[in-house]
Amino acid sequence: MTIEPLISAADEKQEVPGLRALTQDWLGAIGEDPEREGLLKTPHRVAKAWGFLTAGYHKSLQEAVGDAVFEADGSEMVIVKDIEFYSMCEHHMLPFYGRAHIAYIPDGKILGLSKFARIVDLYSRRLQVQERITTQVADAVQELLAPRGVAVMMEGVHLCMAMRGVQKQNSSTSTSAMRGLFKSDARTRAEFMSAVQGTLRGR
Ligand SMILES: Nc1nc2c(ncn2[C@@H]2O[C@H](COP(=O)(O)OP(=O)(O)OP(=O)(O)O)[C@@H](O)[C@H]2O)c(=O)[nH]1
Ligand SMILES: [Zn+2]
Repeated sequence: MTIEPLISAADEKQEVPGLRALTQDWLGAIGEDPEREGLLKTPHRVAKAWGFLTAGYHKSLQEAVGDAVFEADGSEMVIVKDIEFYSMCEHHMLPFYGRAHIAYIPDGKILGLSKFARIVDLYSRRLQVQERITTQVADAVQELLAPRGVAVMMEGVHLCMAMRGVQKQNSSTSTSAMRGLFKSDARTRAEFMSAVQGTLRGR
């Protein structure tokens, strides 16, 4: 079957090549009629949505942060809290989402605050497990700033555990990655943990 182009050139930038045809097959496989009115544009929408949801594959860390690494004095802890993230689990390709908290102790270099959110998006917009995003974010901050320490904590709700499988609606998962002083010094780690404590569900 031929698939007519339904999109403008501007939209095409985001569309995953080949995903329209696969989505049509998918719709057929689950017993749907891809030709019915409500589904006609769905393959296009899905290809575009997945372009966005997996944009992290096509961006480098350098592109995500640009030139926003600055020289600065001071070695006090910086904490950016409650950065929301949305990702897709690599086991079921279902969403998981929540908040990320990032702290670091500078050693001559600081990062533009918005870039922490950009780093979280860079690694979330892929097929992932929460542990790997957490580690990748910590390693990225370490690589960019070579700070005295980095801490990342993520709290996530996994729809593959809620809407199918074990069907646990109220569970959330916390993952953390500690580098430098946050790993070696219990007080530094405790300061971070108390600043970000509380769960997604409990606030
Ligand atoms: N560690 C980790 N596990 C995850 C994450 N997202 C989903 N999972 C788990 O991946 C596992 C895959 O388990 P399998 O037994 O291979 O798959 P399944 O038969 O669909 O498992 P159930 O979900 O228990 O029905 C499940 O336990 C999921 O809860 C994640 O971010 N981190
Ligand atoms: Zn899953």
